Amino acid sequence: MNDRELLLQHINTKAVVHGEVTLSSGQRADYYVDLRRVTLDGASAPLVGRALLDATADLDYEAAGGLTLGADPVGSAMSHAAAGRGGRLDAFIVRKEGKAHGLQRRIEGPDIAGRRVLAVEDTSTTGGSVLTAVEALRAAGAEVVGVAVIVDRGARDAVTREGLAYRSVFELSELDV
Ligand SMILES: O=P(O)(O)OC[C@H]1O[C@H](OP(=O)(O)OP(=O)(O)O)[C@H](O)[C@@H]1O
Ligand SMILES: O=C(O)c1cc(=O)[nH]c(=O)[nH]1
Repeated sequence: MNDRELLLQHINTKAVVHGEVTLSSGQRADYYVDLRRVTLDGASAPLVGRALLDATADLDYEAAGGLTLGADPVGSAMSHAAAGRGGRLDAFIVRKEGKAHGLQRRIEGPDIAGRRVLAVEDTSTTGGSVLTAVEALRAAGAEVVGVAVIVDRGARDAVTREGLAYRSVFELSELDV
């Protein structure tokens, strides 16, 4: 079984939760994909990193990250996976709001100004969260080459409308939801 096939098994057994939930956008749904149970799982996280590197192999970027919190372990997993393959990829975290003390940075990690970056998410439904990250990255002087998610829950049109490449490891239809 390859990384992608194995990751799908992990998502279906660990992350898919049935039951009524309110989503980030305020929409109601009768299932949830709690990918934190995968991205923070010691056996699954390496698969996440490698599967996302594979899904974005046609894109050229030097750093990956997104809006905290769901995106945080995704960027880190990709960075570790890249190192495991003998490469180099920085990670970053976009705060939901800038902070008023310390260095007052909205984007944490190595500087991304003037660099090619990939905005990532665990899952994207309306695209609102990842596009908030894209806006912050552009304001900080980064060149956003695209968006990548583990599971696409419907954000493809919203992201591509912004002129961004969009890659997802899985479509919702592939999951046991
Ligand atoms: O495409 P969207 O409609 O924006 O929905 C997807 C977002 O929802 C979840 O995060 P959540 O807002 O629950 O916040 P968290 O990462 O801080 O837990 C998920 O991690 C995405 O960031
Ligand atoms: O839209 C969301 O908020 C959302 C959906 C989902 O399946 N998983 C998640 O973490 N967030």
